Amino acid sequence: MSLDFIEYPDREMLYLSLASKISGQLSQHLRTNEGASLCLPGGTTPLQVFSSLSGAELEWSRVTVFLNDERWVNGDSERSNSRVLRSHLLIGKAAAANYIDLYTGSAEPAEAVPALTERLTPHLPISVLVLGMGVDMHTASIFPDSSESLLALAPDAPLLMPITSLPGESRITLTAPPLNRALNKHLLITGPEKREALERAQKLDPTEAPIRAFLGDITVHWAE
Ligand SMILES: O=C(O)[C@H](O)[C@@H](O)[C@H](O)[C@H](O)COP(=O)(O)O
Repeated sequence: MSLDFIEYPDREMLYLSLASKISGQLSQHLRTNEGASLCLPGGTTPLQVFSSLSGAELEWSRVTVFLNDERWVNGDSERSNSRVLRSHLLIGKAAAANYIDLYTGSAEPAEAVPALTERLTPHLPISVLVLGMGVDMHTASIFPDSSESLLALAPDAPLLMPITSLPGESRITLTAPPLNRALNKHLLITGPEKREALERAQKLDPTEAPIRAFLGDITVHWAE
């Protein structure tokens, strides 16, 4: 189990370098495989990585993109992770990618699980995974101290889990096993608070600090 921590001189450098790392790993994968999959975080931190990646010279039509997790809201909502992905990544060259939207429009995320499982399974293992993290040490929609998270962290967890116990909207998340089986894993964090949170997480149990469950063979990309 190894954690590689890269500290960048500034955020701009981080976003550009990570985008170029991701596109390099995807094109490497495409050299010997028919297709590649790219699984990306929601939230606000990755916006510029998405923008920079959208112009990458890649055979995007052979790349399948999906999010780590999604909030159960319409695609035009301010809270939609897909909205950000559509406006920042799936434009320019990357518009040719095959995008699997985790939000299906069904009333509850549980109803979407069987069909989504069928659509995502052919794209596993994930070729390139980027995770984000909150200052509370959650990642994807796996939050500290919740019974749903305990299930999502289990070694035999299903591919997807609805998350309905958080305040606000329901969510859907990929669980720990498929995320951890990714061939290339990255964690994108910025700012001193998240760096401290990551250090704290390394001494805690994954139920208290879910990111802890993902720290094997991962590259952490950080800038102030
Ligand atoms: O839907 C979500 O909320 C995310 O996928 C989540 O896991 C995110 O990566 C972190 O909350 C960090 O979010 P920020 O980048 O906004 O800090």
